[in-house]
Amino acid sequence: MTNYKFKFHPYQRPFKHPLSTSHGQWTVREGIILSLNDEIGNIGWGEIAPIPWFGSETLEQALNFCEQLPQEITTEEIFAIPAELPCCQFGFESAWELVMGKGLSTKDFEPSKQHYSYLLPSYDAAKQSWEAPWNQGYRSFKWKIGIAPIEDEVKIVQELVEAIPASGQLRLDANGGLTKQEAEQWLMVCDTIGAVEFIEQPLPPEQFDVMLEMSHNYSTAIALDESVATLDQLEQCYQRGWRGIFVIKAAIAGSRKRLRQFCDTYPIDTVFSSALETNIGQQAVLQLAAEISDLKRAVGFGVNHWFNEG
Ligand SMILES: O=C(O)CCC(=O)c1ccccc1C(=O)O
Ligand SMILES: [Mg+2]
Repeated sequence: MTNYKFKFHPYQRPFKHPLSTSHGQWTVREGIILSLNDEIGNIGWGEIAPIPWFGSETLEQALNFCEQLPQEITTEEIFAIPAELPCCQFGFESAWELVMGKGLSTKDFEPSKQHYSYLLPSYDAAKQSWEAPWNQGYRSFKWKIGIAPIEDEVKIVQELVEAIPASGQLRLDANGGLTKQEAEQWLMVCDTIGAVEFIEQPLPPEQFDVMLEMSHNYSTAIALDESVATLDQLEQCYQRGWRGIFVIKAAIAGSRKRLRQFCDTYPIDTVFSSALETNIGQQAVLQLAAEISDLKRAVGFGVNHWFNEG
């Protein structure tokens, strides 16, 4: 039985500008980089990138888990990490696949810009910010809603849709911050203007039934994100009848092995999306996304401009 030497380092990565969502402002991304070494010198890197307000473990829980592990661990121990630590499951399995020589360890996987969705800045800064990425080849843009009064936000979306050429598409992410009335208002506006690919997580996860009903009543699609943050939740929403879009933040969802099995079994409509990981986590997600999905929808990884090195 192989033992892998295990090391880990916490990191802190400030955002260039705070990221505003309906949960408030986010200024520093914190996580853990880990490595596994085998006896013959192979190394695999992995990343643990928790977002507790999204439903994952906290950084502290992940650190406690890493600190109590022995310096050497086995494959069995990696696949026995509990589902309550989904980011740890993802980080360890990523590193394990790489040290085992699975996946694209040497040549990074990088789809072209037109397959990425570009995360626009909040508020009306979005209006000045789509053109440069457009000229780089981006065609999908994402903007956060549910932050300012709805009338102001609707006006900005109308202006954006008018400005962006017709081959572009816009995603609107409410992070669960709308009321039912506001969600219906947004869906009506989007049905009228077209050009909006989907509204992401309009209501909080508790209001699954309302979102399920809304998903049948409008032509604009709804994508679940917070509702399907972990694999347990993803499976539950599927069993309860969700056939709209599933945003998959694989770095938070949990076990890569279990996500592969789920996507092999059920032909779901997916958007693979960033949890604002470093390049190590990004490559681990993109490689998995390319393996288990058709990448029909742009991946939500047009986010590197949010960081200074980006
Ligand atoms: O999904 C994307 O396109 C960008 C990433 C993103 O919006 C995001 C990043 C970190 C945490 C939450 C979210 C989110 O989708 O709500
Ligand atoms: Mg989202």
